[in-house]
Amino acid sequence: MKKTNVLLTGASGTVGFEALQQLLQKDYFNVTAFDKKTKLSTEKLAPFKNQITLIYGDITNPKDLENIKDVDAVIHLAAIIPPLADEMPELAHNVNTKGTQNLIQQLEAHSPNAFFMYSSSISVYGDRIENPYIHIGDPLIPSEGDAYAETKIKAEQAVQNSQLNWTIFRLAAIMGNHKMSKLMFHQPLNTALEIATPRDTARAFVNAIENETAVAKQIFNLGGGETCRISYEHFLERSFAIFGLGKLDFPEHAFADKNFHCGYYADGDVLEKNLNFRQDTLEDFFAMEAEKVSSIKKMAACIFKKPVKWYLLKQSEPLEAWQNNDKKLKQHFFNLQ
Ligand SMILES: O=c1ccn([C@@H]2O[C@H](COP(=O)(O)OP(=O)(O)O[C@H]3O[C@H](CO)[C@H](O)[C@H](O)[C@H]3O)[C@@H](O)[C@H]2O)c(=O)[nH]1
Repeated sequence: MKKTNVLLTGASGTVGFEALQQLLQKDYFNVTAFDKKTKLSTEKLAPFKNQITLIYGDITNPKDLENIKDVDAVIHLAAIIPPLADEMPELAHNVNTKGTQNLIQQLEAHSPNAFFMYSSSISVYGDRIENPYIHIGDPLIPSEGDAYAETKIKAEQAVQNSQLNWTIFRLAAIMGNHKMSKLMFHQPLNTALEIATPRDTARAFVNAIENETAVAKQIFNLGGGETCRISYEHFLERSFAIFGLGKLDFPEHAFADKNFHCGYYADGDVLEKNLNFRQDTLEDFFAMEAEKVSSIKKMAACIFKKPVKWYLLKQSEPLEAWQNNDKKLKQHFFNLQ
């Protein structure tokens, strides 16, 4: 039987690395991994170099894509994600939108029958604090200044306009190896949060390869479902306890009131029915997080929790805006009277 040639972009990323390992568990896939050459990607992908075709390159440069040929299915995950996407919107546009267009062009020319699976994001729906139950047909209104969401919307359009067969998954909050950053304070504490673990997310893409007809030419919300829902405040409380950081005792105005994203996917079960990708619950996620924290690390965090929290709080842009009475930024982050 002819093997399916799968191209995986962003193979060393949080979702990509899970997808790579899952693809390699099946013997009917020939995997080509495309990624940017960095210290991290080289380290993570080196152990697989005998099992895959490895292409290092920059997706913004069409020349780097020239060796991509005879592909049957594509899992396209290479992207610049927040917070970098917000700090460097032009780079995000080049990689996320133009890079996706470049890849589509290469595939249209050399793999016109390829099935293109695109990873979009829940950020395209914008602020859903008032109305947290999200459906696929809801309007796409990114939050003010959310360059990342804009790049994902444009890339979605490029995918839909392509000559290829395609599917688009709008990923919920993917909780994985992402570092804590200033984004932590951009998200209002009363945000309705539905997570999906990287391995469940990757499984959806991998299972979609064999279920092309069921998901082709459609857009889906991809989340962990009811067992993966929690408020952001409770999520942080649980995470702080796991890391030994004690209570979530940040001052008023540390967290924004608005202009972020996330919510519950009211129609997320549709994708699950098609692809049967969910295995993890929130409890599994927290158990995995707890396993990552050694008792020594937890003890150190416990001893130094005050300076650690002080350091985190220093990164709160909402609090900074409030303290500086920066009218524009206050307006951006808070519901003012
Ligand atoms: O110019 C670039 C920038 C990044 N990458 C690669 O893209 C991947 C991005 O991985 P991250 O861990 O940063 O991203 P995530 O796996 O968390 O992101 C996934 O989920 C996001 C939504 O939550 C987006 O949909 C994104 O496309 C999808 O890969 C990495 O392999 C990175 O090397 C490139 O190939 N070229």
